Amino acid sequence: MKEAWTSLASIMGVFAFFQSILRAVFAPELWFAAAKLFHRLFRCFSTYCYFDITEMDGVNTNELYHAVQLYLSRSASMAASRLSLSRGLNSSAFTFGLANNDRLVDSFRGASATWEHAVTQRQSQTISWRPLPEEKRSFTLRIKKKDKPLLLPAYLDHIMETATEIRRRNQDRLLYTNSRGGSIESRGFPWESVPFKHPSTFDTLAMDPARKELIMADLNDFAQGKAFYEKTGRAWKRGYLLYGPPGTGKSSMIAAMANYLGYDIYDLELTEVHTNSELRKLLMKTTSKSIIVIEDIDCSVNLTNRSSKKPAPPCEPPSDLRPAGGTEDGGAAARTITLSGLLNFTDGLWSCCGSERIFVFTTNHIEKLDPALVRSGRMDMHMFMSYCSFQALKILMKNYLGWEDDEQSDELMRELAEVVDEAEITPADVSEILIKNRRRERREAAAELLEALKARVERRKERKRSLSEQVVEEEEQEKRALESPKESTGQLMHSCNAKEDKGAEED
Ligand SMILES: Nc1ncnc2c1ncn2[C@@H]1O[C@H](COP(=O)(O)OP(=O)(O)OP(=O)(O)O)[C@@H](O)[C@H]1O
Ligand SMILES: [Mg+2]
Repeated sequence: MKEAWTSLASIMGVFAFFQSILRAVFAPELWFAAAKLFHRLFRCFSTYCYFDITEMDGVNTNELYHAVQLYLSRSASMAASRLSLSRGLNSSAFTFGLANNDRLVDSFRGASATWEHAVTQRQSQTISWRPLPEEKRSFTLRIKKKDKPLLLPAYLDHIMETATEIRRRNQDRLLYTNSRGGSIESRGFPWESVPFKHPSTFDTLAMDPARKELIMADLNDFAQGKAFYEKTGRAWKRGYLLYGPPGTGKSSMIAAMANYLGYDIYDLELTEVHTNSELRKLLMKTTSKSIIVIEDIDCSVNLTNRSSKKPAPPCEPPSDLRPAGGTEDGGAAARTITLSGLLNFTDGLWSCCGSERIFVFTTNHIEKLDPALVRSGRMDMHMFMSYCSFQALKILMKNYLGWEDDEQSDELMRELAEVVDEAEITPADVSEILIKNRRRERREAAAELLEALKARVERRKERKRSLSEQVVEEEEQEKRALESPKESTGQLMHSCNAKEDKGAEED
């Protein structure tokens, strides 16, 4: 052992001796050049190649550096032990980052890529018109030389795309409106926006789970369908028509879709748009990954009232939505939206001036829509938002009361299941009842709901009974009138009026 230590000491002595001779013989510049050469030789024989991605590209910010930072933040949160945390402007999400000199291994198309984050102090402040950060930050990517054709540039493209998606997801959604009219170009932008914070999601939405799954699958297919749409030569857009009675969740469904996909919403107020060209301008100023909504499409436009600047009466049939050139007055047509203008908006060439956009129309009266709007192929999916089913009721009870099925509640649930369809109640009405009772004990609140549903069923039965009695009475009156026309003309008139009144009431 002693000998070993002695020989090691003598080797070290010899090494130090030669090193001092080398230092004495070679100038520091030569020493530096030799080190560089050695480094090059090492890289030449290494099976790896390296890429440095610095934060600053000269005096400009390097976009790729920030993209890599965001991209790695996904896997960094799981793999690394020390992380840097940040929160961007207009963002409500935190992002993780790789800490100084930390390493992470990623894989892409079966090849592995090692990332290292390096932070060093900037030596001297170069003269520039904008101050540079005191630290020099960069990522080094190490990949096998043989994987280079496989990874570059596809891997970098993938990183850029993923980073854009993460950035978008981290940012708050926006709700745009054209309430000031499409013609007012405030700073060149006809839309006004507010942060979109609607809490509706597919979890909170009360509808049959099977239908919900179907819609979510359709949305997923759409959002991931870039290659499909390109291959088939179709514009990357999709149209949904939501129809059903008021309070069945059409607007809630739109909010849930936006939250699910992370899209912005453009709420298009058609009554504020005066011409087809304004409509086109609005469309051109929408961004991709957005949902363009026209609510209550059957009440939105009324040519006669709009041209005379009077407010449109609520829920007028769309008599004005007619093909362009269908008006006798060509000038007036140029100043209004026509059906063809609207269809061009969703279907025409201009509708493709962006990509990944969803159009949603809602209506309470599908039967009032122009057949051209509802014909097959126009809107890709027609969704009927129905009265509350038992499945939907259970979701609302879970949302509002924290209701979980258990054996003790079997009887109550069975009774609820029996009456809910007959009650023809909207989810909005059920929500109201549950909100009123949410402070009570769960079973009491549910029993209250059951009572409300039963009462509703009774009221509906009563109404039906009185209606059928009235019909029988009217038939008898008509019969009497036919038997003795002169006597009962007055009565018949009265009965007709009553019938009309009843019809109006029903409406
Ligand atoms: N399917 C549903 N799931 C959960 N909540 C619902 C549902 N339908 C209605 N609601 C509740 O009722 C309220 C009104 O619903 P919403 O505005 O979505 O209805 P709508 O169908 O758009 O009505 P309208 O035809 O009058 O515009 C919502 O804020 C929500 O609380
Ligand atoms: Mg609505």
